[in-house]
Amino acid sequence: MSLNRRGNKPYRKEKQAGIESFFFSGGSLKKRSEPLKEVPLPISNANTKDIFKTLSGTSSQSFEDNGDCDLQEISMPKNFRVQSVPRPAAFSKKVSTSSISRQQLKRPFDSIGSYSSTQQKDEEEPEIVIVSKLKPSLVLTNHGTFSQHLGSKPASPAAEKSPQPSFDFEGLMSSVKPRAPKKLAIKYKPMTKSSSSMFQWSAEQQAVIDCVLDQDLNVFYTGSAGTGKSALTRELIRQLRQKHGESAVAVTASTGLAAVNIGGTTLHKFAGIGIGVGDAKHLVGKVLSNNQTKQVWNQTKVLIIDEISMVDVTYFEKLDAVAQGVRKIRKPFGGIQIVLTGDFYQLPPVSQNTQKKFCFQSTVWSQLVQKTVLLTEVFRQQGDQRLIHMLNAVRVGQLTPEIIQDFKSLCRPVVYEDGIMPTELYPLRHEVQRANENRLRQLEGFPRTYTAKDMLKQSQNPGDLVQLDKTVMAVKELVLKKGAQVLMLKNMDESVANGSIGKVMFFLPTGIWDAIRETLSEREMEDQDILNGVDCISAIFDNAPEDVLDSMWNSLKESVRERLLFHWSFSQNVPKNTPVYPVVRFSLGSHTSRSAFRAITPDTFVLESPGKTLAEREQLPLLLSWALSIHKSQGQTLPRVKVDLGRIFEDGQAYVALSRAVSADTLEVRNFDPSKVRVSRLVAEFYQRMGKA
Ligand SMILES: Nc1ncnc2c1ncn2[C@@H]1O[C@H](COP(=O)(O)OP(=O)(O)OP(=O)(O)O)[C@@H](O)[C@H]1O
Repeated sequence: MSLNRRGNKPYRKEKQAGIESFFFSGGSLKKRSEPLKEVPLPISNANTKDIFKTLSGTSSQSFEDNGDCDLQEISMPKNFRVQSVPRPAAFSKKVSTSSISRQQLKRPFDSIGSYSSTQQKDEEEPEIVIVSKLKPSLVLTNHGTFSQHLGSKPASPAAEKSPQPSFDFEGLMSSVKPRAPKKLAIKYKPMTKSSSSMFQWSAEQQAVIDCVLDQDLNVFYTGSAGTGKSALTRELIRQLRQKHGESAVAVTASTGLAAVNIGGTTLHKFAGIGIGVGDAKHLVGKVLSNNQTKQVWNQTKVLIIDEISMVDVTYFEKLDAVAQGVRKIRKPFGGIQIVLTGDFYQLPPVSQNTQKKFCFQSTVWSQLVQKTVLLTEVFRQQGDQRLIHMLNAVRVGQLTPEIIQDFKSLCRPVVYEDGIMPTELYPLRHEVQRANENRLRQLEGFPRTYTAKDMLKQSQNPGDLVQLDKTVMAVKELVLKKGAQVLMLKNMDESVANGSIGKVMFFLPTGIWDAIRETLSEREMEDQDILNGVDCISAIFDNAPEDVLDSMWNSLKESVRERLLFHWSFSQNVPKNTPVYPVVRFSLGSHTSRSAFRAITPDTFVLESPGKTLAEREQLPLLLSWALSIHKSQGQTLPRVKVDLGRIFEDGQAYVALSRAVSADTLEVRNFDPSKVRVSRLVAEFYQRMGKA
């Protein structure tokens, strides 16, 4: 092989199997006007599949170049560096220039560029260029061999400049081990909503913070739906942990869903007494016989209980007895500072006890609670005073003819221009399931089933898997189709968070999706022609017949074909068994037509008890969201909601359902009937006493 003027090896001229097909399967590319210099590159037999493996993230090891190639910088927008290896004249360039997010920066590869020829001569072999995001000096090409330092930390800038020993590309590829989907998933960062900078706390909220943090009181704070109880709880957790340390603050809620909402565990798991079967003496013995639970009770300085309205009075009294018995301190809850929150006008405990049911009926309550704070400022429906007024009337069961009329006037279809339908709320689980299945069935297209992976972690008890299934929101089997409406269950970034709703647009391997996103701006993604183009690419993964694919492709606008040619061609060579994930278009609110596209990969849902993870579920953090049960909706804010009150059976249920809405414009109410608005007399009296206190 001849050496070029620098004494390095020149480009390899022979064709490599499988490479050209992904450049020349359709459309045409423009010629590059200026001549390009020839530069040296090592040689490899890498084929498309190998490159795809790397691109799709089956490896996240860092790669480094061998310092042997001459890189020409093409463009450098903020946070983004596109470098490419020049090719001989008559080759054109397609390199993405879109800016990238911080999150994407974590991925191993930055951008894809390709050179391709309009004349398909052997020596004008097309080239793919993948630029490392972590290491801007790295360019991986189908012509190139690069060095790899498995598991090594990213090199310092100085190290990047210095030559590295060369490395065999095939060796590199063969050592890339497929990884579990979890590892491929974007790591969702916890939302910072609980951080003090997020909100200007109201005077009422601040009063709670002062009572808990400065005065160390046992506090119960309550208020109607949307008064910021959960937001405030998250802030208290943050500050209490700073004050006492993580392990001294027990964060619990009466239901699994409410616990997830504040990043805690269920009260049952914390307490270590199961559902509380047996008398107090027996339960104390049970805790004392388990070192871990005993330690948890002893190290807890503050116990937070959210959704206190659903804690049964008997259980509450047993908790107090256990705390005193285990800690051997004759004070309410053994001297632990208690922070209780919830709204008794919302869902009550599931209780057999007809005499006494709510924990405020207990003498323990009156001995324990030193300060009650009523939050009155409603944030959820801020800006819709009329709806706040109507909801307050439902909460206390005092409906006037005008209010009834106002609710009846909400019985009309609400049309959303972006096609995302409102979440439907039903009292009964089977109504929910039926509604979701019906909607899914109506969609054309190929159903894709995502089955959760459940694992016992620090537990030997198979019952914990049953508990996991009951507790976490992610379902065991998630069936999706293009067009399915979904609810996001995790906080992903500033735009897409737990509770965001969206629509499944495509199913794609994450690598292909990342490559597409780096080529297209947010605005371009809103363009229907572009969406048709991406849909065409995704049809490859639906195993659409070739003639169908070709006619779909040819029916696209030429500009779209040019824009997506690389991805289209590349996708055709992707192994058929490559996992695909839904790409969801999330609405950024009902008052804007803007949306955010995200590929959703599996995440982890855990069942915890104090200090340990009992079991884990790996599943896509999505739920079909045309319909939800009212019980599941408690604690959620739903930007668009349709409520069917036909089969309401519980006190507070109508109120919980209606109060998920953020405005009357986005609330549709079916079967409103004043008799469905049920309020517990005991609760009404409790709040009356509170008002007089
Ligand atoms: N001080 C504040 N300023 C602005 N927005 C706030 C404030 N406190 C809470 N919010 C917002 O108000 C909405 C409702 O808050 P949150 O869900 O905490 O209410 P809640 O009282 O727990 O409701 P529910 O009883 O229905 O569970 C959320 O979107 C929350 O982010």
